[in-house]
Amino acid sequence: MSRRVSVFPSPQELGPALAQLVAQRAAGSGGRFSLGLSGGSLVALLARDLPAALPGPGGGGAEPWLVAFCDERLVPPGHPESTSGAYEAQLLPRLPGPKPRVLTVTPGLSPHAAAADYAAKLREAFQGDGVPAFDLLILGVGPDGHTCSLFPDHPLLKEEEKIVAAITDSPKPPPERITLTLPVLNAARAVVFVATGEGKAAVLKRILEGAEENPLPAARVQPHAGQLHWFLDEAAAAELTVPFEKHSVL
Ligand SMILES: O=C1O[C@H](COP(=O)(O)O)[C@@H](O)[C@H](O)[C@H]1O
Repeated sequence: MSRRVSVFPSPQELGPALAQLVAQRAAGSGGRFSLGLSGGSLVALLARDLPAALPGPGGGGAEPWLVAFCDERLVPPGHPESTSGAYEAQLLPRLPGPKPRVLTVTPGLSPHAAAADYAAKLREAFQGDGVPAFDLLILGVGPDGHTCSLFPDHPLLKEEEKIVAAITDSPKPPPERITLTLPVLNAARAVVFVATGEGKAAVLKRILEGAEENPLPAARVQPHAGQLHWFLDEAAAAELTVPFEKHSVL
């Protein structure tokens, strides 16, 4: 696994660079492009910068894309906390050209049924993969080191069989969620973490420089055969002493 850390002055420079990376990966996939999206602050970043980075309607847009969600908060349709709802409101209608295939979580199911149902959708979409291998996963990280809905010290960190798991005691509301598991995160061809703001600085030092006995969830993401790329702004990178690539212009 190769790891890169790129640091941008602010989210204003980071967003277009992230969008370029997504567009390049999609163009280079040579066919279907499978993309896993996280929620939280990432939604607005992608909504602002991704549409302009993609070829216009004549260029095929995002048609050959398969979009799935790295985690989903189990809330009623239309609820502001819904990750797919946020993407449907902010990003998906703004993508140029034909729309991608989007795998959403079936509403109204119990957490365990929703996880099993979403796992079945992924298995159908990734036939032939023992574990679904996404072309690109874009992950966030919380100030506690969580990623997707995998939280520090939670038993789900030990999950080895399921590709999607339910959580009913998320320490960050809402409590009921489903999440991709570490085997899926580590089977991806490429993983990009995005973290901005001073509130992430301390945890990023632990994740990127610590060698902890019980690593934080985000530190456990180390794609077996893929690339790992961290996109940070200067505020989030403030405590790092490891070498990183500093980007100053768009
Ligand atoms: O709850 C969640 O938090 C993480 C991090 O979100 P951020 O707003 O701090 O960037 C996010 O990646 C995850 O998808 C979400 O469910």
